Amino acid sequence: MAAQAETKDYQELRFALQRLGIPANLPSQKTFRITAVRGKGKGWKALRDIQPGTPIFDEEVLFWILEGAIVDDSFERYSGFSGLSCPAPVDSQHRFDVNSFGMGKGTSKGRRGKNKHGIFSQASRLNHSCIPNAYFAWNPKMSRSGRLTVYAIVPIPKGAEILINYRTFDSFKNKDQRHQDRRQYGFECACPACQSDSNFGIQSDERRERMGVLNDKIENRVPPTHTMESFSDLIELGNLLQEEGLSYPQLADVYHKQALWWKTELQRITDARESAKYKEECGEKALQAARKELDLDVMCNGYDSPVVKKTLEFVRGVS
Ligand SMILES: C[S@@+](CC[C@H](N)C(=O)[O-])C[C@H]1O[C@@H](n2cnc3c(N)ncnc32)[C@H](O)[C@@H]1O
Repeated sequence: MAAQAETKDYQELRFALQRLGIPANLPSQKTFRITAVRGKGKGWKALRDIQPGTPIFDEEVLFWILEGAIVDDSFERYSGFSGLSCPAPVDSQHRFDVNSFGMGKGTSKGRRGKNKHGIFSQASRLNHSCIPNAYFAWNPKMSRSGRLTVYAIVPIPKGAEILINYRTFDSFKNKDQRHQDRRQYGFECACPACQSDSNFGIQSDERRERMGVLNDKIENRVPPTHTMESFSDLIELGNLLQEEGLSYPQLADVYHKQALWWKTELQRITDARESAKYKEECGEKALQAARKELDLDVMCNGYDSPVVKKTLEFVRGVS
């Protein structure tokens, strides 16, 4: 039974890679360089056009700590750390806080479950955008074992800056709130969503506010209701995310919930006298939405990521 599931997952993954047409491994030629970026210190610039889903770079951790541990001066012995930028107040803890990446849960004895954060000397040179074109994935176990990989999530033209979102969970906040929450980084973001004097910037605030309302409605439905309204909320949220240029992880989450909606719909009508055609349609829609989630997961985390493994199980569950 387990072997059958594995074969099915393998086929699903192969189809996803075919659909996406993305390189599974790092390109042989270097795709970026770290250079001075006006007003931002250093940053990453694309050396060639980069297709979405391309693993741009991967890197081993320089060092990591468990959440809550103190970073004192002794860490300055790592030259890859002491050379990193730090806004005022300049000290080791602050330097760590503004340059570190989440690495999932730690498993050291007695401290199981605490989050790990680490320094990656080159990835720490990535600047922020509220509409990023790249995503970083920490891959603890699989083939790119113990490495952080940076993926292009939209087409990145040659010469463009490669940017990640420092705080994806802030995506439904307006520009003032985002700025406030990011103050430890000590910079004013000037991405299209943060420009108060452009149409896009003004609409962005309205869009994000509406997305926040929809997201709260979707998240806080207790008990979760299954109605046409809950379905149209999910569709509207998906459309707004795309208008805003946000794809990962927010859009993947919406596809996941759309798949669940169709699955619930199928269960709801199982005993009812609905047409066989509608039942088939529900099954197909559930699978389509789950595959869209899978495509985004593969594109942004790599085919060998534990995140993808989980989504493959989900796809199997709805098909
Ligand atoms: C993780 S570091 C990124 C690399 C850094 N620019 C450097 O020179 O090493 C974070 C710091 O980069 C700068 N930064 C990041 N994103 C920025 C942006 N969108 N605009 C201006 N500065 C930014 C801020 O000084 C922030 O504290």
